[in-house]
Amino acid sequence: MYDESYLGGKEFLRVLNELIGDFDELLRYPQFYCIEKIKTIGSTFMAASGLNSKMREEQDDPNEHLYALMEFALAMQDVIDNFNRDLLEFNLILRVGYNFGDVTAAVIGNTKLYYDIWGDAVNIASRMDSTGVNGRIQVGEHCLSILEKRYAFQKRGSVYVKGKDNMDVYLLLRKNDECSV
Ligand SMILES: Nc1ncnc2c1ncn2[C@@H]1O[C@H](COP(=O)(O)OP(=O)(O)OP(=O)(O)O)[C@@H](O)[C@H]1O
Repeated sequence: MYDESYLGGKEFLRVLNELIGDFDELLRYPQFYCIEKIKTIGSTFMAASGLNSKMREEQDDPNEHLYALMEFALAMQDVIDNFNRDLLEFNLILRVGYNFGDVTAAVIGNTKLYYDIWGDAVNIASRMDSTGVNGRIQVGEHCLSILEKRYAFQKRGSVYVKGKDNMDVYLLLRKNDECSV
């Protein structure tokens, strides 16, 4: 990207803040109501979808929140593309790790409350990101059973995931034709 310590880190913070602000804005769109921003970790934006079981029950398709999360990742990519187009000196790169599964969600702490999510599914999502490919969205094989209905993937191979040994992983190629508008 560029030097994070330039101008004592101020410039990095300004750009990151603008970018995260744009990602936050996306969450106001009705199609992303099921998505929660959990937190930012360094320059990582962590979001989860379908945490509200009542909202999930009201969906036409029980997996709609999983598709919404993939759409959110694609919308984030558009934000990055626009950013790079508008500010020619930048060439920001987004790397996305995607996963789904059961999570434990809770507010933790007594006086300093903090909402977070935990579980194997969260760890794997994090690993899909950390072992991922710049500019691409990486998912584990088990995600295909649901996502392939709307998206096409290319097999990347197998990556070592701590606690899981090797996992077969796939990179998003495109949306399936019948779903593209
Ligand atoms: N709620 C969360 N918020 C932020 N990061 C998370 C969360 N849950 C899991 N992770 C991240 O997912 C990754 C995988 O977790 P895992 O339990 O497999 O390994 P770990 O022993 O914590 O690994 P590490 O050596 O990377 O700290 C970790 O880097 C962890 O920080």
